[in-house]
Amino acid sequence: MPYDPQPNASHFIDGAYVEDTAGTPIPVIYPATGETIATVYAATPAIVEQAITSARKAQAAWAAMSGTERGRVLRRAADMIRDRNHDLSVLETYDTGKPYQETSVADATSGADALEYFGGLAGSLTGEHIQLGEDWVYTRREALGLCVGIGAWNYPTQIACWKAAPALACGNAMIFKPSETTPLCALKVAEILVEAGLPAGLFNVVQGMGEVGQSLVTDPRVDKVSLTGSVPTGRKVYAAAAEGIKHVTMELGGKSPMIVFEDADIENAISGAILGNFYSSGQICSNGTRVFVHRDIKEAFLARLAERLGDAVVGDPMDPDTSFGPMVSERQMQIALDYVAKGEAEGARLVYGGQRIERDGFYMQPTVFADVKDGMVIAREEIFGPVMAVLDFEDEAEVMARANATEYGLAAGVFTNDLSRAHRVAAAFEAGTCYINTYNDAPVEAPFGGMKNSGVGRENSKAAINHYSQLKSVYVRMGDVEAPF
Ligand SMILES: NC(=O)c1ccc[n+]([C@@H]2O[C@H](COP(=O)([O-])OP(=O)(O)OC[C@H]3O[C@@H](n4cnc5c(N)ncnc54)[C@H](O)[C@@H]3O)[C@@H](O)[C@H]2O)c1
Repeated sequence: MPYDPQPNASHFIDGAYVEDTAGTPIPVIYPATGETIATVYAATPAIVEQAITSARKAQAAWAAMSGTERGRVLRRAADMIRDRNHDLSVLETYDTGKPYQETSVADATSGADALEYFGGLAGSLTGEHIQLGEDWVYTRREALGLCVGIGAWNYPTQIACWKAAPALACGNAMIFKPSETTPLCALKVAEILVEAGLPAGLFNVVQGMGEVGQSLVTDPRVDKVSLTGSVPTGRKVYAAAAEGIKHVTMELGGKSPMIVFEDADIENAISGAILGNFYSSGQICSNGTRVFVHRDIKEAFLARLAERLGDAVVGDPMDPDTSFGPMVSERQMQIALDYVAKGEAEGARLVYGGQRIERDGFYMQPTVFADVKDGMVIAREEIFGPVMAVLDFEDEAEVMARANATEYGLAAGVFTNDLSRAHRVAAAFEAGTCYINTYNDAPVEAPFGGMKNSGVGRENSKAAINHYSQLKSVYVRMGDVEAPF
């Protein structure tokens, strides 16, 4: 092992590691081998209390600093993350099993982008001046207070940073609860933020399962909840937040369509389909898992796709040559394999993969089904694994109606060389993030989030500022006040 992934303690509160072994032990399992490589303990009520008290205590002074001062801390943290990218990427690989080839370019670096971007924006968060005759109103953009971030397991470093960066830029404190499956990376983010000069208490990390998340969401001292997770969890968390009239951001699941028209560049479309189905072993919320391919090019598409999947390098995720790693857990692998069985039972044609790979750890083959029909379970439900469903279509109106016939609306993609059609299709997609001749790019400058059941609010970009701050209007009268009596 390049280094011991066991953290100093389970939680990071008020600027320091904190332990309480009275909590339920949470083993950290390395997906490539199935070995337990570290143990943390779920937060007890005493730990949650400590996290909330210290965050609330620190927040007012942080909000009172100038945006430029706050931004400087975030930008320093971004630089430190980039300097330590190798170690952070190794840790991300331990946490998730994703190949180092991916984690070294897409995880800590994406977190650093968010800290740099929101660090840069922090100094320019202003209100406006509204003249009303000789009176006027000015608005102040103010922090919400204490925000809770709850993460999924597929991008633990990125999710922690995507939530912390805008929250802190706006003058909030954040308590982050990582997924119990990947508890390690957020602790490092907390450590780095403090080393970069973040005052103690402003970014606390507590571990635990759903109950710990629930206890944070229902606490009256919490002002906002940002969840990245599945739709069923989103429903529960959104409802609990509504009870306390709290602000929310919900980044939830998807079953996104990708449409490949007959005039598309096939190599590019296949690259998009590979990125949108097999990167991170298919464990990406925005994946385009319903790939609609025009009937005229379907067989050519499938044949070339199978050829390219044969080039995937399956192996030790720490080996920089490995391009396809294990799934995050035995459970997640089993869920995906169960969907493969359902696809076969419903009569879809298995054209590639479908099996568990015989080696230690939680590896399954990249899997492609063709002749998938809209009503099949594998075309309707989020699998969150490396299982692509290819469906046929003949014309644009028909495929648009089918592409949008889903409860989800996270992402959608189109491959075509017809300029007008590309924009017409993008406009017609019922999805928060759309792609033309590409798939799954997620730069910090662009808003990211879902329509329909895939979410509420947006992460990244200037749009995230609206979700981590609130406006106050101040009316200023210049003359006398007229009253009826
Ligand atoms: N839209 C996005 O940006 C995005 C990104 C990544 C993953 N996801 C989605 O996340 C899902 C996979 O992640 P997962 O399996 O970790 O999701 P999950 O919904 O099982 O868990 C997400 C988080 O919520 C916590 N949680 C569970 N019940 C809770 C409750 N009642 N109150 C508070 N917190 C609770 C979990 O402990 C975990 O930290 C997929 O559906 C995927 O699409 C969405």
